Amino acid sequence: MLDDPTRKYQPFRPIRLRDRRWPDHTITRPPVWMSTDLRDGNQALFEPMDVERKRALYDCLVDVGFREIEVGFPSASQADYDFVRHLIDSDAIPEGVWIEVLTQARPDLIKRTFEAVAGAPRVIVHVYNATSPVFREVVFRQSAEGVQTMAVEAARQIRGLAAERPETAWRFQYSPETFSTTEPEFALSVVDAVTAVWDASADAPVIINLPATVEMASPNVYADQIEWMHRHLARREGIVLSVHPHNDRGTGVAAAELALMAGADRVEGCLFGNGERTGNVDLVTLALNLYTQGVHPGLDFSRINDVLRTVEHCTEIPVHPRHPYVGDLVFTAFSGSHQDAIRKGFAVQPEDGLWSVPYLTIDPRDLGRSYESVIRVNSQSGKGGMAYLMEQAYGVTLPRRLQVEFSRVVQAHMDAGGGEVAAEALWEIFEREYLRLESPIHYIGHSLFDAGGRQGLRLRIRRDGQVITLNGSGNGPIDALLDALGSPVRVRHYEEHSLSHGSDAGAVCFMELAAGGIDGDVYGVGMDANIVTASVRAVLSGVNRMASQAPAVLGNAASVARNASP
Ligand SMILES: CC(=O)SCCNC(=O)CCNC(=O)[C@H](O)C(C)(C)COP(=O)(O)OP(=O)(O)OC[C@H]1O[C@@H](n2cnc3c(N)ncnc32)[C@H](O)[C@@H]1OP(=O)(O)O
Ligand SMILES: CC(C)C(=O)C(=O)O
Repeated sequence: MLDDPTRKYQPFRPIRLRDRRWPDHTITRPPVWMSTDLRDGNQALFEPMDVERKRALYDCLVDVGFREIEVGFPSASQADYDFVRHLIDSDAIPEGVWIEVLTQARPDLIKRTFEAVAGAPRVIVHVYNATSPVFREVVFRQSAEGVQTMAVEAARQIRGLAAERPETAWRFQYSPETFSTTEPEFALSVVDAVTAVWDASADAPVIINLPATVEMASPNVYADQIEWMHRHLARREGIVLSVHPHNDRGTGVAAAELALMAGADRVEGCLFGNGERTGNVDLVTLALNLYTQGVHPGLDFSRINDVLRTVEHCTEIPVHPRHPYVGDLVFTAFSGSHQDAIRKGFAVQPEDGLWSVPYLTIDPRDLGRSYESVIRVNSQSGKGGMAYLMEQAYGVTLPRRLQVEFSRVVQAHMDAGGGEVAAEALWEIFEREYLRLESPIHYIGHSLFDAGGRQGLRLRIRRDGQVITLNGSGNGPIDALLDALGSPVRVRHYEEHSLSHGSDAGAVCFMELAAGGIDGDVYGVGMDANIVTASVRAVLSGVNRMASQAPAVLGNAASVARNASP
């Protein structure tokens, strides 16, 4: 890079609009949407779409609710011509849908364009020529008047050809390509001349599309340009004012939003921002940005993953995992404090109330996405995320202090080289730590009996390969179990709940235990169809976890010989 970039790059000179009004406006209704996926999107692919892929994307666009779809540049290639014919000949243009076709402002290409759309029910003919100084001087080698004449003559030709074909409903569209780098007065002059030829009026409006063919300035500059045109156009009431932002500076969506605030009525773009170079403006993001402000966009993305799959299949370009609303990771939190807030937000989110889950601008379910991937656990995660996964995937609600204890176990696993821990892996760690820990004491079974008005319990365990039977009595089964074990452990807290899903076991029991020689409390967990068995297992799980630090907790089970069954 240059030490002094001014030697190579000049700042964009913005339009002078001191009394701009757009900053005070908000967008309260959706624009008219025009998808150019099959034209601007298609012309930006390694390999342009074949008829099968174009048709799949076209059907998807119709399903989503687009009513204006630019289906190609039929004078440019036989493939585009054939696709337009395919739509018309196979009667694939539903009521209310307008196909749009692009042509340069050249007589032969305009003629061929009309041949391509013969017999179509509704067509928008879109003609363009570039208007900026560099195009006038370098590409067309024409004066400003010459370039304006090119547009006007094309407009005349289009009007004449359409009049000869009354069986089709026509709309006309003109784009001064490179509008955003054209002097505003000249762009206005060309557009006014074109709309005069087409006799644009409120009863017979035409579309004037003002592209940022290459995004060269910040979005506020584009908004000023659009507002200036909006306020100066001679036949504004006869114009559907359209914008066509590209995304060279990464601000295409912002440019479109500010342009709508500045007076635009219509937006052209592509799904997920496909298109030339860095893409056309992303219509999905724009539409869903509106939705999250309570404005229905008039496009339906309730099955956004299906739309994504179709677009990826047709364009053969993968959509980034962080792409707004649709990327694999955009509803995923790895970091602990985010997970904690999301989990708490979900817990209090009313089914039909205003959406207020922290960190999520939209309810993933509105887009047909699930909550499954919202919280994922790695080394950045805390107890909340793990607890959420255990609850969602296995129906196990961990008590708060167990969350803290278990998160240390999981953290140790990750520090030992683990990356992301999926729900299944988390469960595996949980099982290994709490449920399958059968050493030193291996539980075989127990039975309850009446011990002279107290609860009696007979416990059968295996210890070092020997089966041992221990008897005890108490106020209840746990008391009787501890008596049978002769263990000095104390039960600090005890919780049990039934499992809603994720396991065949009916209940899970969490036993918070304490014992001399052990720093702090230790959890044991038991699961079983029977709630007493679950609690017996929970005590033994905790005792086993404490045994290496404080062998005394094994009580009578510490000595095999004394208690071994015959
Ligand atoms: C910003 C955009 O996305 S605009 C759309 C771009 N899309 C496409 O170009 C689609 C594919 N294009 C094509 O197949 C071809 O370019 C065609 C068929 C349109 C034209 O092909 P050709 O006649 O061979 O010309 P070529 O491809 O070299 O394009 C350059 C010519 O187009 C002219 N041109 C460019 N834009 C326009 C316009 N809007 N109106 C009139 N002429 C134009 C140039 O002045 C140049 O003419 P010249 O050869 O007399 O100097
Ligand atoms: C033809 C026009 C609208 C275009 O695609 C552009 O300027 O990017």
